Amino acid sequence: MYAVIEGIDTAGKSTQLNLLKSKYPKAIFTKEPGGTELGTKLRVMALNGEAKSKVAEMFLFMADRAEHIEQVIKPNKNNTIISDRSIISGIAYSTQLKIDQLIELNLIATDNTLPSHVILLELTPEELKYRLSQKENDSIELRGIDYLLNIQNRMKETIKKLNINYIFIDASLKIEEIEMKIEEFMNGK
Ligand SMILES: Nc1ncnc2c1ncn2[C@@H]1O[C@H](COP(=O)(O)OP(=O)(O)O)[C@@H](O)[C@H]1O
Ligand SMILES: Cc1cn([C@H]2C[C@H](O)[C@@H](COP(=O)(O)OP(=O)(O)O)O2)c(=O)[nH]c1=O
Repeated sequence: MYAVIEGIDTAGKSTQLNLLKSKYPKAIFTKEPGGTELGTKLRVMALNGEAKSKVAEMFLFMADRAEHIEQVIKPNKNNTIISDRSIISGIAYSTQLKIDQLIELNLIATDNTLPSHVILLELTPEELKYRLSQKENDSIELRGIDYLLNIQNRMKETIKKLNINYIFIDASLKIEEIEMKIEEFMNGK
């Protein structure tokens, strides 16, 4: 199983991943960007806003993704892999290009490997506003609420277009309710 937790910033991905870690002690927990040695360097460059060109920034994330697939996902294809973000974020956050074009590019990066389970935590505008007000924001999060809601829509569109097995969960539910829905989905219920 290659399961991924997706959602815009503050959707609750880390919270749920921490719970999954105790439930799946043998699973491989990984993330994009930054799941490999090269990826940790690319992550710093991408998140510090070092690239002046949006296209350059996209390729930093895509280089991270290619390395991650090769080094982490493919060698563990017979294990349970649970990843914080994936190709879905890659496509959704690259707002300068069309989704269909991005699917082609990203499938090159992943050598056509796709997640088997996508869990999308979906925020309402009100909840997003509240959660962003509670934290210090990095350069991507500082782009604002409308920007992030557009990304969230692009995530949903991408998931549907890729025709992957998915669940959309209301991120404003209680932490334990979300946890239960994720467990049911991963167990195929
Ligand atoms: N279901 C929830 N209800 C209310 N607050 C939540 C919920 N899940 C997470 N949070 C809070 O929202 C903030 C962002 O959560 P986090 O797990 O760090 O999100 P992400 O990893 O997606 O950025 C944290 O302060 C966290 O405690
Ligand atoms: C995977 C990916 C993430 N991102 C963005 C989403 C996030 O704002 C940021 C890094 O995600 P994340 O690791 O979730 O950041 P944090 O742990 O600080 O919450 O990079 C892209 O712009 N493109 C991508 O391809």
